[in-house]
Amino acid sequence: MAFRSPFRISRQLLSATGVRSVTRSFLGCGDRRCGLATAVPPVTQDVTGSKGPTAMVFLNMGGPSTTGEVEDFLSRLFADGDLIPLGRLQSYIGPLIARRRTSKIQKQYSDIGGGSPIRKWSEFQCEQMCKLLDKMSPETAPHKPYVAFRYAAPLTETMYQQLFADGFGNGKGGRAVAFTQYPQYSCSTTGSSLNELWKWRNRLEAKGNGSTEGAIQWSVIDRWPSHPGLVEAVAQNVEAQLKTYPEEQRDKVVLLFSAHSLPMSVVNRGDPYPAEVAATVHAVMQRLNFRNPYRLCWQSQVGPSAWLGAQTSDTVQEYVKRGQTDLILVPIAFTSDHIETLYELDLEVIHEANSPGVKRAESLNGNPVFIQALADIAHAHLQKGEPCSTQMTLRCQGCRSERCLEQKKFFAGKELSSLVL
Ligand SMILES: C=CC1=C(C)c2cc3[nH]c(cc4nc(cc5[nH]c(cc1n2)c(C)c5CCC(=O)O)C(CCC(=O)O)=C4C)c(C)c3C=C
Ligand code: FES
Ligand SMILES: [Fe+2]
Repeated sequence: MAFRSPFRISRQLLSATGVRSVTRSFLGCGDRRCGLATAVPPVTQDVTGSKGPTAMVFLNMGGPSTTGEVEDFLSRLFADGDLIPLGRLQSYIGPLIARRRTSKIQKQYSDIGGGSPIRKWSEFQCEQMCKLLDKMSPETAPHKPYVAFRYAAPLTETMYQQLFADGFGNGKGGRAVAFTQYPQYSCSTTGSSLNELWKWRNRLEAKGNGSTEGAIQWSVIDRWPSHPGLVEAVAQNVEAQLKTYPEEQRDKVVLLFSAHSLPMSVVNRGDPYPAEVAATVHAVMQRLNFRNPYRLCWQSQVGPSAWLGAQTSDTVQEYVKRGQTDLILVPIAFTSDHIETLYELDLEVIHEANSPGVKRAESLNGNPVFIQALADIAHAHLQKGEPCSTQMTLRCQGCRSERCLEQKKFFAGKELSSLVL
């Protein structure tokens, strides 16, 4: 089975909720939006009336660009209590697990060409999207591209310093949009990136007296699971792969949508990700007129605790065993290639199926339909002028994290209802 963990953490450790004593906002200012609601002058006043420049910041997990970066990447990943809660000992246990796992994961990156392509694709997608936005939304132009990764370069802190260097914040104000590149929201992914952004914003922009005058005005695109442009881009990739089968077989090909799994502890805490992934799948199938039978399955579980299934590798094996040898795997929760597609799906699942009818739809990568979709999503957000989606203001029913609470208060910029608290 793919990705069985060699490390041994107790179930208790893995399921520990951890992170209960995280500090509250460093600001201590009375204004919950900490300056977001105050009118701040833009970075440069434009005589044409543009409200720009606007910083467009892509948030994602990142990946090691070379095998030499794998240990640092894994250390940050296992140190993240929003992803893998290990309690008070997180900062000791995390790096230990990372070190033990490094050589196995290095080998996987070396088998896919020596590193993760996520930085290359993220920078390309963001630059292209900004070019489109400059034409679509001259009133907020120029749009400047930035990438902030959670576990690899460029890290959130680096991106923030770059914003300062480019004339945003530091007393000069300016507008920045945090645009998650996870189409479906999970507190372990987008939530973690927002917590990190909130942390650095407080560290770098809060003055000693609690004043945040001239700080960057942030808004968030926090999810876009069923945006028609995303749906269209995925559907076109499925159609392209379907065309490689003889016409008379085509409608019988089973579509297996595959998303990164979540520990059941996270699902049961109330994480929105499984429902949003299902929404994407349904929208893609609707666009494809439900011509093919399909299933959603889950990949890449790590460690000994219970994860959401059915697992992708088991699903492929079982169908092939039963004679269903025409299958298209469709990555549905990540917008570029990474080890989960290039290694786990291509080199493990498809290779082990040993059947020429088992194939994979392309990842979105530099697909122009997808990049137009990103621009459409960003344009709608800029026009709407809302700080984040209404959905982001609701915490998971099982959430006990002060960090989540404070982060949501900051980005939503309004009092949350007592139901949420
Ligand atoms: C939507 C995508 C992802 C979700 C949700 C997600 C949750 C999640 N992941 C882990 C643990 C690990 N993930 C690792 C790598 C990894 N994860 C995703 C995406 C999601 N993770 C990607 C794209 C990658 C690969 C990055 C790349 O190739 O560029 C790893 C590291 C690899 C390994 O050691 O196996 C771990 C660990 C948890 C615990 C979790 C939900 C709580
Ligand atoms: S864990 Fe989901 S809001 Fe905190
Ligand atoms: Fe993951």
